[in-house]
Amino acid sequence: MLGSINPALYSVFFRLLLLNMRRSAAPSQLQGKHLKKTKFIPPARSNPSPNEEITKLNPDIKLFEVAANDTLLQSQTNPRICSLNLLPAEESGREINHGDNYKEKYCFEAPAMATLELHHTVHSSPKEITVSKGQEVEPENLVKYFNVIWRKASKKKHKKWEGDAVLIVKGKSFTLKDLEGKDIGRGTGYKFKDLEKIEEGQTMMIGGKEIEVMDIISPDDFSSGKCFQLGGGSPAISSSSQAANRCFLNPLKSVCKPTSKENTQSIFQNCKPRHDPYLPNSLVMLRPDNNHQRMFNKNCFPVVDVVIDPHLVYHLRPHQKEGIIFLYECVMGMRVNSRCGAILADEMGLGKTLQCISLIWTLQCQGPYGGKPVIKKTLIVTPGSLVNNWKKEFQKWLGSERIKIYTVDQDHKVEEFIKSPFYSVLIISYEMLLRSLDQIKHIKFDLLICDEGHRLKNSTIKTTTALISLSCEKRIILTGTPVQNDLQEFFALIDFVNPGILGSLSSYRKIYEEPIIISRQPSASEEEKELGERRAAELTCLTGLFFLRRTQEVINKYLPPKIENVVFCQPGALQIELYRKLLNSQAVRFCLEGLLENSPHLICIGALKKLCNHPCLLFNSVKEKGCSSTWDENEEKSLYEGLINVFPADYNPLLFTEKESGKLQVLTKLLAVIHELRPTEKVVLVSNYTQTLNILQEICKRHGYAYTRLDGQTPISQRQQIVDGFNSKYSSDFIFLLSSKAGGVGLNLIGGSHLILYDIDWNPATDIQAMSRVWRDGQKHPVHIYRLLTTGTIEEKIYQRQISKQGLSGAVVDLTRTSEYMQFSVEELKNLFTLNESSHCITHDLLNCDCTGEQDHTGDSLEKFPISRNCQLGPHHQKFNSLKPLSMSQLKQWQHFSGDHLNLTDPFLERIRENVSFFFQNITNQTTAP
Ligand SMILES: Nc1ncnc2c1ncn2[C@@H]1O[C@H](COP(=O)(O)OP(=O)(O)OP(=O)(O)O)[C@@H](O)[C@H]1O
Ligand SMILES: [Mg+2]
Repeated sequence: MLGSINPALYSVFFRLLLLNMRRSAAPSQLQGKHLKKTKFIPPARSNPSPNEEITKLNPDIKLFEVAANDTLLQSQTNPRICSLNLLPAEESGREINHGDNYKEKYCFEAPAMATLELHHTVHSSPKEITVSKGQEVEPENLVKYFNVIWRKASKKKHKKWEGDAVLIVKGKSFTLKDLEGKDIGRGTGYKFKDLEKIEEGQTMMIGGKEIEVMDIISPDDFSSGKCFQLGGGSPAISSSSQAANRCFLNPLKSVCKPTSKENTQSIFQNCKPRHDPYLPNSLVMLRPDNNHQRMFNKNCFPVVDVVIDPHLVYHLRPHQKEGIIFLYECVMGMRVNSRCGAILADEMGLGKTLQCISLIWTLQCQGPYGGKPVIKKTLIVTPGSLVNNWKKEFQKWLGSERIKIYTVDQDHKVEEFIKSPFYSVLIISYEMLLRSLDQIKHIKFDLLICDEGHRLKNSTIKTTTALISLSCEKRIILTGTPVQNDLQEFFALIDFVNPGILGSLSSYRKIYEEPIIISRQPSASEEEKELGERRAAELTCLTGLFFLRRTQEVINKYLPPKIENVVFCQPGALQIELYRKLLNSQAVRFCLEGLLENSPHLICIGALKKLCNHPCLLFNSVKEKGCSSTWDENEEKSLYEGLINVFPADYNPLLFTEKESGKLQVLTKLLAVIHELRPTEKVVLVSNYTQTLNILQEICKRHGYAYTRLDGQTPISQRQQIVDGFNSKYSSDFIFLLSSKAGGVGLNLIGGSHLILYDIDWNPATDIQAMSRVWRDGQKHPVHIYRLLTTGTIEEKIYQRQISKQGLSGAVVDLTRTSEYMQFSVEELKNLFTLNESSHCITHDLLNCDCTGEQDHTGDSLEKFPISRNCQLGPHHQKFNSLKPLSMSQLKQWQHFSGDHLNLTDPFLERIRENVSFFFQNITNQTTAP
């Protein structure tokens, strides 16, 4: 198997292995289960013989020591190369299918090793370093970096190494940094000649510490920060040592002796792969390399091919095959040594569920060592509304006989799962998990999957600490929401799946976050920019081994056309009058003077948003507050003052009319035209507010539309039933009323082919999540999406914020962020609290487009407007965000026209134009749509 590896590489591997072993000499590194297993081998020169002298520095030299870090350093082994993963040579010349594009994407070839110029000379005796007399010419630009291990100077017989460090030698000075990037020693005035000669293996006293030089760090590895990553994050490296070869076996042909006679029989029986790896379409997992076998095949079981069930492979899309290979390698610890975590961050609708189901089914029945299954029990934690969706997906892909699933709800307690030997998969909501944590902790789960796992971005919240407390090592986070936008949150997710891989939070901040953020400041120097870019690239490279994100484009070809519309609705007369009154209130005036204590601006914003949805909602608030004892709350009092007089004297909110709200008028017309032109198609109607959903529900009743509804009040046990009912072709429901906050994530609502977003959220991610519910695998009809905005009002401004640079920067793309966390300058508030009555569309005005909206028009070419993106990991991840919020420049590329445009070809838009001042439209996968 190793015969195909280049001999030069072979020797580098060997050295690397030795080096990694020697690194383990620092006892501080031996934290964590996996590392405890590593055999302790003292460093080559760590204990000099009594007659060997350690090089000492001249005491006359003035040294200054930075506070020595006495605490143990992070446990880490050396990743050093983060893109190395060698495939074993194929057996018997027969091609095994590792998935489309597999080699191209996942196999990193030898050149990855090129940067690893190891200086491996080991000296037999320490060298004497003499002191500079101050006459030397110091070549300023000569800087050298070394990996060292260090300990405090001591006369004790049995001294312990404290940990790894990085020694930086520049001319006549040195700095010693611990692996958190902190200075632990510094000195100057040395003899240049001596510092220049520091070599691997050398032991010396420096800055009050004894160090042993392990190897030289290339400037590249230093600037990228690689040299600080001793997080056990080393890629799974094929080793050529004898020890490693000991257990390597030809798959299907055992040469090792199994432990007992009985065992022999059963192991040999299992020695055949469960499915034929040589069939043309079979999907075969990577065989473990020698290093893996050495670590995980202690009993020397024969190696057996792990082959995905052909029944599943038949259905898998190419990206899903690759995803399964990726997940398999991650959880098997084949990608990063001793780390079994993964983040699958595919965009929404790419079938993350199916990929996980395939993985679970495979690992539960098969394994590479003697065919022994890798896992017995799996825990899936998911938002409440998706618990039954998971169960349903298991049934969809595997039927109900192959695998037994247990879902926890009010009536089905965890105890039953514990008692029954039948179930292998437990599905539970995050809320239930917290309630049942004590029982769950006592179950041995081999695989943990956290669906919609972006919620674990904060390591201090209860859910995260609860999950961290589970001992399961194989952890997968699934998320469709971008997670690289905030470097600290990114750390929390990475650290959850692969604990400690990026070191401690403080070292991560020093080594990655700070340089990256500094490099993005406009004032950053060239040097800072370069360092930040290198560190970002390194972080991407390191985490890229177990982080996978594919964009929606990979499934576009399986999906019908999508017609997206942004519809600017003219506000009604009552709305305009009330709007003006609100803007003239004392509360708004105070906000504009910057008096923002107690956040009165949030109350003002809330009132304006309600008004945009329907004046009756505002009426209810005014009345409610009027009767409540807290009415003396100044802000609200001053906001609503005199407002009641604007409503007709006999105003009854229960008898609200459609005319009173521009959006409601457009909505009712839209529903009517869909019902008329597409009688068999259905509509998903989304709002962020329960009260608004009540109004929309009333509209359904008034017009005789059959509807169903899912909001925060819907019991979890009923949610899937409601979804299934709507998706069924036999259902008579025309409308699905959905609260985006309650049920936006993860739901499949492919029964609907029209989706109307009745109101807008500050957070583009909420809206994107909602819009992704219908345009997904299984959708048969062209999908129409309508986003309704009230022209000239706060809704347009929120939309602009979503698509402007400001909305795109910072950590906005995050489902858990709400307006309470948002900062507004007085200048922004001024803009928010303005009603623009004269324009058809202020969003269009902002685009600087030269059209008048009288003809359909698309703006300048995209190249002129580079799309900016907020991913803090920079350009390396840019390509990963196709479902990112739209940007201004992209919007300009959409077809756009004013409501009085003469030749509207879209029959749906044609019918609502009377109440619409402006449209933007974009068609994806265009065939004959609309
Ligand atoms: N290969 C496939 N063939 C047909 N349908 C598929 C395939 N893969 C997935 N699907 C279907 O696509 C839909 C979306 O899949 P899934 O819910 O797993 O998406 P997701 O990636 O989890 O998205 P989200 O981030 O929104 O939760 C489901 O109805 C699923 O059954
Ligand atoms: Mg999902």
